[in-house]
Amino acid sequence: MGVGRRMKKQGPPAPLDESKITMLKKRKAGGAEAPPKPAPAKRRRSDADEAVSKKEAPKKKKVNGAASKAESKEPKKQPSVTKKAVPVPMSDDDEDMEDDDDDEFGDLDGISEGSMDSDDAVEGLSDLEDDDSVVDSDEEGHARGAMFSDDEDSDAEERLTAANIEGLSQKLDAEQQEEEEAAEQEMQEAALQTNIAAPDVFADQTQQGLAPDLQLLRQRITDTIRILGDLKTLGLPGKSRTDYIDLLLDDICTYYGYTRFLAEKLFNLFTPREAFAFFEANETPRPVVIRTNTLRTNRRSLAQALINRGVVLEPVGKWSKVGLQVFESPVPLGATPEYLAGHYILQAASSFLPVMALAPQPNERVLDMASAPGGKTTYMSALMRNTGCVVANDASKPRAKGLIGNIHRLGCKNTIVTNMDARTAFPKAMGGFDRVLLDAPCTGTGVISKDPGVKTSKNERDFLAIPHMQRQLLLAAIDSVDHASKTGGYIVYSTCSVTVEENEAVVQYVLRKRPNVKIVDTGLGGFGSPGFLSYMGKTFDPKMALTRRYFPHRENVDGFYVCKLKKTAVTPVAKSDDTEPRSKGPKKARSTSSAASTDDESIDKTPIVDENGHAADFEGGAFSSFEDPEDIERIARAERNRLRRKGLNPKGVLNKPKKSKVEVLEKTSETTAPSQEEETNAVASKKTTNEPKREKKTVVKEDKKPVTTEKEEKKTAAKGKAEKKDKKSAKKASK
Ligand SMILES: C[S@@+](CC[C@H](N)C(=O)[O-])C[C@H]1O[C@@H](n2cnc3c(N)ncnc32)[C@H](O)[C@@H]1O
Repeated sequence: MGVGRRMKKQGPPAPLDESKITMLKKRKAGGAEAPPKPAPAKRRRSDADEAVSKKEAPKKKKVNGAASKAESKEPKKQPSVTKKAVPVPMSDDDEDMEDDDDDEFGDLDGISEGSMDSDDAVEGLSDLEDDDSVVDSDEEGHARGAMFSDDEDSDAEERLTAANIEGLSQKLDAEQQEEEEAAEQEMQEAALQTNIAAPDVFADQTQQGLAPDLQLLRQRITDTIRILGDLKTLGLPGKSRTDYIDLLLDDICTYYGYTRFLAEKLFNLFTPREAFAFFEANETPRPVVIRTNTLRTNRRSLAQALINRGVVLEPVGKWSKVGLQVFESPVPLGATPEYLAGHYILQAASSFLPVMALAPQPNERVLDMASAPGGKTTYMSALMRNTGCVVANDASKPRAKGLIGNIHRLGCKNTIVTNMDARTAFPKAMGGFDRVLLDAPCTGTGVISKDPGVKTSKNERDFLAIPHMQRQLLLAAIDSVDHASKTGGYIVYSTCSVTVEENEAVVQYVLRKRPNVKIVDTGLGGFGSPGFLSYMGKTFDPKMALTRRYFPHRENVDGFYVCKLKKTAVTPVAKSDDTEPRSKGPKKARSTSSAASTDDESIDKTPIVDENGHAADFEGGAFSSFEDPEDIERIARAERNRLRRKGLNPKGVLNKPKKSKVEVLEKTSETTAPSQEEETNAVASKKTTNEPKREKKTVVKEDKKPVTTEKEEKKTAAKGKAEKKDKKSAKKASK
């Protein structure tokens, strides 16, 4: 099923170790690689392809770690190996398994699913694929030497993580630098050989109407990057940096198949050279990784069972006790007896990371706000050894079904599944959690290799509406945590997107709205890169450097972002003019004194001053709320475009008399709740049309005049009172 599909789509990936991370650079330096096809579309392999790949499998095995070891001893003796009994699923409370669990706590396991693919695929959850905001990431890095050594489960190895990752990261940095220097030197030599300062990259721009010659295009991309690296010396007179960047972006769009809008957005995150490496990496799939389900087995037994089936694999690295990188498999990974028995789950390496950062403890109460298809939920459940309680929520019913399937298959018995819009449901329905994971719906710019559709499907509007939803969700996540939790009080925010709007800007926003949280170290060591401290003239909280970014071209994992927050106090009571997440009046989910404190939680819109008193500097501009005139105009423009796309005249629709709008609302209120997408779409239109916020609650009398309900009147009176109160306290304060 899904997994099988995925395996067939790619050959054996290079190991995830250090050498792998420098692979791209080597390629670049070597320059001998055939240019990748532009914007490769997802395609299914034909049966013939599959047959060929199966035939090739044995050859490839010899190259790989675990299997190659086995083969070197007994080449071609697979049959005798397969006589071994397939491991029977262990009971959930098997003590051995729990021992293995221990390993995980200290470790940096690894994968994070920015998106949710791998496992979705395995599960054959095709019905879930309609949600294009979800993405998985794969990953892995690892030291080949450390196969399944006898002391694999030893304490020493358990505790390795942060330190090891840091060491590995430094090593990688050094190697990367070396590679860059070599590449630079090679470029300079190439320039010398051609005996020209630089080619005139503008010369051949006029081949109108002809299909682009990809090889020439690629050459021009590298030439332009080289010129941009030393514009003074290599640039043509009369041509500015902007001219070259313009040309480069055009070429990138043609070569890789991005819209100009997205290419520019991603390009701006890097230097031109690194941007090229990023776009290149998006053309290559990340390694296939599976996570051992320690509720049912341990990694050693699982590896042995799969090796016996001819699967070529090895541990993803010392940072994880549960991850296995699969190089080749003669059987679909989503249909092995081990898979069906819940011994493993296909999970991108990057998707381990948020769970490792959250580090849920046994007996805690944990919320996974956007959890389907459950890669992270089930990992949390395993880390908690099936104790305590994991509330796994997802707004999508079809996706929630897949989530339930995974929870059952993996034997998670401490998990409750809910199907609610987390923006409004938490902490109203439940609050007071020890930890909350928000693996937010996102644009998926970190997982383009899995979903090339992102290259053309994401537009300006998505980058307004999705971050808006992410902000609402993160505020709700914060309000759902018990700051007084003895063991926790943490929130982890993650996305499988690399844009600043969806990551640092969202975190910055909540820091401003919630002075009662602070950024803390993720515990993921030096693995990954620090979050941005500034971007496009905006400055972020200095602690933003503690958040982690992961990139396909740097760590060979899906693009991912992880931020860990600690809640230090109850959220201040909202002011009367609050319009944000409907999270007032949370109900107690359990009757502990600490949970009771959440009763007072609601949205606070007072300007936030952080520990350093920098608040005012952090907010504003493109990353502040949507109340700025600039944003409002952009939203309005997006709305007009949306209507035009639907074939409607924006002027006609937006200027419609209110009366008819009320009628429409009346009608729609009879239908079921809006879909998630509709709600997202509504963000822009609400702002544009300045509809009264509670218009949906109006009723239409026979004369069609909207009349407020009794409830509404009470609320208005309460609002008036609260406003008076605010004014009084403001006066007091000014005195
Ligand atoms: C990135 S995916 C989560 C992947 C999941 N954490 C995992 O590891 O398997 C984002 C999920 O958010 C869900 N979602 C989107 N909007 C939501 C909302 N308002 N409330 C709750 N879930 C939402 C989507 O249905 C999607 O399943």
